[in-house]
Amino acid sequence: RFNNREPLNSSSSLSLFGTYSLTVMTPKKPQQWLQVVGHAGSFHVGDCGTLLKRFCKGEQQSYLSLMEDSLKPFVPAYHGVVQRDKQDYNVIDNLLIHFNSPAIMDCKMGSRTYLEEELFMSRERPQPRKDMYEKMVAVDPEAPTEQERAQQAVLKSRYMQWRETLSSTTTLGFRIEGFKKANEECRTNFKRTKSREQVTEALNSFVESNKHIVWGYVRRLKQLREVLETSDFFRTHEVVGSSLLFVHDWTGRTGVWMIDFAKTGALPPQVTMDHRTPWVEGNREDGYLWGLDNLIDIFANMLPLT
Ligand SMILES: O=P(O)(O)O[C@H]1[C@H](O)[C@@H](OP(=O)(O)O)[C@H](OP(=O)(O)O)[C@@H](OP(=O)(O)O)[C@H]1O
Ligand SMILES: Nc1ncnc2c1ncn2[C@@H]1O[C@H](COP(=O)(O)OP(=O)(O)O)[C@@H](O)[C@H]1O
Repeated sequence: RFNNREPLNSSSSLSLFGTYSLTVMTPKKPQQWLQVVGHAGSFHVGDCGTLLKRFCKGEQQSYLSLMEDSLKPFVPAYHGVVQRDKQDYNVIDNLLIHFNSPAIMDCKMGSRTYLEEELFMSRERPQPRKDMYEKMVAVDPEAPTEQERAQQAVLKSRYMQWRETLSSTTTLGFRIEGFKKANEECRTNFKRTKSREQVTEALNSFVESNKHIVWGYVRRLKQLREVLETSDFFRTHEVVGSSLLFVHDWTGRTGVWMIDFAKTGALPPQVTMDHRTPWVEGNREDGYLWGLDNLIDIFANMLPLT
C-alpha cells in the first residue's frame, strides 16, 4: 500500500483534477473528480469516466469477484489494470461523473478497521510509528501512554483502535470520515464524532436537512442491505476498512456505492461470519451489517414518521 499520507483537512490539499480530450472537433467536458479522504497521491483521473487507483492485488481480486456478484450494481465497475510511469493502477469507474456539482461523503463501515493479521504482526514484530503518534497528539495530547510518550511513537493497531473508540466505529459500526458539500470546502474533522446525536447532526448537515435526499439514501441503503444479505461475495469475505461513498446533487439525484477493498479478503473455507456478531480475536467478524443497520436507522429517524 501507498504509505505517504497527508492530512486532507484543508482545501489546498484536496486533489481536484480535470482531463480534456485532445480531439479538436469534439472537445470533452472536463471530468470532475474530488478525493474526500484516503491516501494522498494514489489516484489519477483516467479516460472515459474512469479513475486509476494505485494497484493493490487484494483490491483487484475483490473487484474481479465483485464483477461476478449480485453486489455489482453497488460498486464502481472494474476495468482491469493499466500502467503509468512504471506504476500499476486498478481502473474503476468514477462515481461522480453523472452528478452536477455533487455533495460527497465517505463513511467507513464496520466495527473494526484493521486486520487480524495486522494485530498479529504488531505483536510479533512491533514497529512503533512516529507519524501515528503525531496524528494522535494532534487530536488529543493526553491520549498517549507514558511509554508511547517516551518513544514518541505508537503501534498501528493501537492507533487504529484509538481512532475506533474515539469515533462511532466501536459504538455504531461506522464512522463519518469526511464530506464535501457543493460549493463548500471539504470537512474531515469528524474524528470525535461519536454519539448518535453527533452523527445525526453531521449527516443532517451533509444533506442540508433535505428530506428528499434522505429518502433517496434510505431507499438505496435498504436495497444494499438486502443484496448484502444474500451475496456470495459478502458471505465469503471479511470487509474491513471499506467505505460507503454517498453522492447527491441539487437535481435530487442520490447514489451510494461500496468502495475501497484494499483490506477486504476471502475467509478461510471453514470460517463463517454474519457481519453483525461482535468481533473477538479469531472470529473475523467485521461488524459491517451491524453498522449498516445503525446507519439506516439513523437516516430513517431523520424522516417524519409516516
Ligand atoms: O484516517 P487516519 O487517522 O489518517 O488513519 C489512516 C487510515 O486508517 C487508513 O485507512 P484507509 O486507507 O481506509 O483510509 C490507513 O491505511 P490502511 O488502509 O493502509 O491501513 C492508514 O494506515 P497507514 O497507511 O499504514 O498509515 C492510517 O494511517
Ligand atoms: N470510484 C470512485 N469514484 C469517485 N470517487 C472515488 C472513487 N473511489 C474513491 N473515491 C474518492 O477517493 C477517496 C479515497 O478512496 P479510497 O478507495 O478509500 O482510498 P484509500 O484506499 O487511499 O483510502 C474517497 O473518499 C472518495 O472521495
